[in-house]
Amino acid sequence: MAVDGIAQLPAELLFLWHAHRVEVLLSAGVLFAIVRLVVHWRSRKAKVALTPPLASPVDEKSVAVLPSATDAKAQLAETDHYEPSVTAKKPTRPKAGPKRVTGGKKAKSSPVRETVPEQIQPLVFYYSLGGSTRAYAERFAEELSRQSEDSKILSPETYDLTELDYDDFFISIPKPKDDSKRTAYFYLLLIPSYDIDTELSNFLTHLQETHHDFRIDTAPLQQLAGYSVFGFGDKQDWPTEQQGFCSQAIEVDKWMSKLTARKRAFPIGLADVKRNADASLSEWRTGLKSIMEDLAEGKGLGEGVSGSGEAVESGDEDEAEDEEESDDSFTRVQKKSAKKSSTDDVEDIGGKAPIPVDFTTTSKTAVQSSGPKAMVPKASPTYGSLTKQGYSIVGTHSGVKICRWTKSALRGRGSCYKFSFYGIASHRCMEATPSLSCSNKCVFCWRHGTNPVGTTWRWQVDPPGMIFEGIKAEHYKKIKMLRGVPGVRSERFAEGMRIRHCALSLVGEPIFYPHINELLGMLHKEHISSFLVCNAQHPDQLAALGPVTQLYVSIDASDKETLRKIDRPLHRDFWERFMRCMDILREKRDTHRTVFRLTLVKGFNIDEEAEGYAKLVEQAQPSFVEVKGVTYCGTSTAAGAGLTMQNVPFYEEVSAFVLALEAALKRRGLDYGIGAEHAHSCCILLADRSRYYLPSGENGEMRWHTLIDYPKFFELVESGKPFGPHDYIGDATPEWAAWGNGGFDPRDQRVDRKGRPKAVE
Ligand SMILES: Cc1cc2nc3c(=O)[nH]c(=O)nc-3n(C[C@H](O)[C@H](O)[C@H](O)COP(=O)(O)O)c2cc1C
Ligand code: SF4
Repeated sequence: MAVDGIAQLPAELLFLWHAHRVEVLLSAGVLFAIVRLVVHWRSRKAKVALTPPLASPVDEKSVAVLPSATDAKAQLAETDHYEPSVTAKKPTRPKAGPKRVTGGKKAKSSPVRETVPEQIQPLVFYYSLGGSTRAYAERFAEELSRQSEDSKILSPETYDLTELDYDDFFISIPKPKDDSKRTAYFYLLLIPSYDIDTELSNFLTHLQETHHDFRIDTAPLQQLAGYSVFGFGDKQDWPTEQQGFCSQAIEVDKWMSKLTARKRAFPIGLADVKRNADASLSEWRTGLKSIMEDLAEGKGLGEGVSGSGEAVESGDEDEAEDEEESDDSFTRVQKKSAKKSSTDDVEDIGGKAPIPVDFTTTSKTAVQSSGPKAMVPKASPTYGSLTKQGYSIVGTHSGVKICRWTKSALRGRGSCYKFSFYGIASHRCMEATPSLSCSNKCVFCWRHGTNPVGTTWRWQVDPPGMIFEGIKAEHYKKIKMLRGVPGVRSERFAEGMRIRHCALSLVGEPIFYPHINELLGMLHKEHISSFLVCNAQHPDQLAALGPVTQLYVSIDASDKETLRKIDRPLHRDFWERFMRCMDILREKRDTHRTVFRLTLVKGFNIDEEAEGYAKLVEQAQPSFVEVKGVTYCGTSTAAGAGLTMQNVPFYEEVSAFVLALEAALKRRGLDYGIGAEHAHSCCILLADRSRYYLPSGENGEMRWHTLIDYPKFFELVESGKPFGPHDYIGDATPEWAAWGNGGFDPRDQRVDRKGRPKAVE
């Protein structure tokens, strides 16, 4: 039976095929199609996944999905290219690479909370190829450590930059070893310079890259208490900074300023290893120690002086500087009027300081109550306005302000014309006034609406001792605040901390102050020279004036009508007062070094006026005539008086006027000649040839002698005997200040908008 069944199977299968072949063929076809479709779809997906994005040749690297945004940033720091991936993986430690980065980029606006440190830990970093900087650094650390005994300044730790992992100190700040006290680090970097490739070049690249690295904060070292750089260089082969002197130290200082968000605690020190390195380094160390002590006492670093220019960074700073130091007064005026700056130095306008707001209108209570009141009460708008402009008000009627030339000189960018003419270094000069009030309202005054006016002293009188101590303290405070300003030189900063000159000309009328002679006596006692500027409206006070190193009278016109138009005096008898002052000046010819200060306003007091001025010179016979082009302030008062930028003379016009005046004086038999010039501030000096053109040096060559012998002046004052201006004439005027040479000290550096050296014309 079984054999029969098997024999029938093919026939049955054949029967089944014939009965269902259509269904079978259809099912097979559908199944085949499904399989093909699945295979096709799967192969396409695999292809897409393997194709890298166009133009993005990245490493195939699996990246972990991180649990939080912070972790994601940490991951960002570890990979060059962060993209979220579906492949979950445990985060891995960063591989050892050229640069390890920790921490994410913080928002610029996030303020860093400053805590007052309990102690300061100085870290001394140095680089040395030849070994000399190493020796300096070790000695420096030893001395600092000795100086810091029993103080809140810890013994310094010293590090050789070549043995450091930069990342440990220059991407983030290390954790203090002793956490029990709030310890703040203070970085001190002693850097030589090499114009060849050394490890120092790598260090600089590291600092630069860290600042520019988009993954980290641009200022990751801002938690430092402060930093300062000291450079060693060789002036013999690299004589100036432009020629490479200490170039790498200057670079380090620049990047450190950026990385610390301007925590430069003390100006960069630069020393010539062949000349003054030890002395400069020890001066730098002394300055630093005092700053660290201030920091440990919670006094902070200071933020720059308001009104004296922002403590802006290199790059930006030059632009700001250029705004102020443009070449000719005309450009300066244009820029200033566009900025509507009200913070300029009154020196720019010839020392006149008039004022349209009467003090009595600013405080009702002062008028109502009995007894003399404060000239500038703290609550008055006048006080607010002056302090906003950068003045420090001392007592009730005195003021002091840092002059822009002081800042310029601290940075080695030139002093004002008084350096070229009389040897006054601007960084050692204090600009102050014992009377913020004035009796004129000159059209070109920058202070419109900011200081009180009056014809008589009707206010409370502060004692001279209080004024003297107050102005000095405020001046020093402001100088100290400039120590972090980019480019400030440590040796000039140290010199700036000893006032040598005082210009009593800031704003207001200094001679108005009833105790002016006592105040002058105090200045001289401390060997501070005095330059006093008055407006020729107070003859009695002028007549009673005691010794002054140099006495100025502002001469803004040569006839009554022009004087009324320009100075807009409050006194009705202003011309009589003016004339009396001319006679008093003549009487003082042999006791005081007197100066006429002429401020030229084109269209007002230049044209055809040389003769008129010559007449006044003949009457008063001053030692010198300083001629300066006006700087236009762009106020509505000035505009109301018909003053526009067209009234600002060019230097050539000022020069032409001076030559005309010289000729007019000659015609009157007066022998005045051009003793010096300072083209940069549009100022030329005429001097009495009979008194100041003298034989000089061993060969007795005739030279101008406009400089002042300051030590001799103090000696004469202290002798108590009568003396005259001829007794303290100084050395010959420097050649670079002579007529035709421009008057810019070649040892200083003029810079352009970008901080590049600028040729001195
Ligand atoms: C090859 C070489 C290049 C130098 N380049 C500069 C330079 O560009 N600017 C500079 O002020 N001094 C330069 N110097 C002087 C050194 O900065 C100076 O001698 C310094 O004290 C060296 O310090 P060190 O002995 O610690 O390496 C250079 C010295 C050498 C030997
Ligand atoms: S004399 Fe002194 S106050 Fe006057 S501009 Fe020069 S530095 Fe400034």
